Amino acid sequence: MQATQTERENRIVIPQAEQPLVEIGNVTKRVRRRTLLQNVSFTVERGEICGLLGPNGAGKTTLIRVMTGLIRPDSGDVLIGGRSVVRDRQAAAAQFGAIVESPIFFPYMTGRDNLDNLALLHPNLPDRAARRQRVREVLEIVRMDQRADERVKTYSLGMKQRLGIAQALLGDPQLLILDEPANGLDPMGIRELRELILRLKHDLGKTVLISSHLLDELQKICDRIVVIREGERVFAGSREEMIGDHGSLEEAFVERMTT
Ligand SMILES: Nc1ncnc2c1ncn2[C@@H]1O[C@H](COP(=O)(O)OP(=O)(O)OP(=O)(O)O)[C@@H](O)[C@H]1O
Repeated sequence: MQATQTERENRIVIPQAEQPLVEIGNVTKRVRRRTLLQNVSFTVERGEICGLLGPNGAGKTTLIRVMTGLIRPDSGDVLIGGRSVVRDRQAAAAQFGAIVESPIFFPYMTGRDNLDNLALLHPNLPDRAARRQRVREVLEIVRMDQRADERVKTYSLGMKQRLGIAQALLGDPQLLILDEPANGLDPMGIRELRELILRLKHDLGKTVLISSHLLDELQKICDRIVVIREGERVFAGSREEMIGDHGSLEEAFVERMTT
């Protein structure tokens, strides 16, 4: 039997313009008897840069692994662009690109060839010409076009991280999820990363969720802050709300961790 127009429309999840891009609802994750995440909820609006912070072992990577569908929560859900990562991972995955842990590339291949290879995984890049074109675009976005034809083994850590972001951009997702992308970078690398993330927001309208221990950096780029402590969300709000009258994100963070 043919579905009516209304029935067809009802089946399609149409993200509302005002709907947050990321909705994390009561996510709980246990491993054996340990609770790694306990009822974590927060939202991220489109076009925001959201910083995820918390002390070592707080549960940030675990939450990012749940968000990217690498592990399933015991309860709760993550919606990205209205699609459930738990129930409809493929549709949700089309909405985000991620660097979780260090991106892995073949060191003896060039940056461009690595990306060409990874572009094969993207259903929206069906033919070789489309893939090559998109690879050119993402290399330009991350300012790696001049070094794209050199082998990855000759790249600095900062260049590898930028190549990782280029990989995350291949499918032109709305959201980028970056787990500690500044780890191990020198001051120039950190600055280039900061400028890139701000360009992604301002020039391309991307939404970014970034975890980091570099509070000065997060203070410079984030609109929203989420703090996790011992698996629980202890703060979610604007950068200004978080800093309050503490003067800096670092002071505000230390205060929250010690009281
Ligand atoms: N598969 C697992 N089995 C048991 N415990 C785990 C597992 N994965 C993570 N943990 C524990 O869960 C806690 C949270 O880890 P997680 O890596 O999410 O923290 P994090 O906030 O990202 O820390 P860091 O800032 O050090 O990267 C840690 O105590 C970790 O040892």
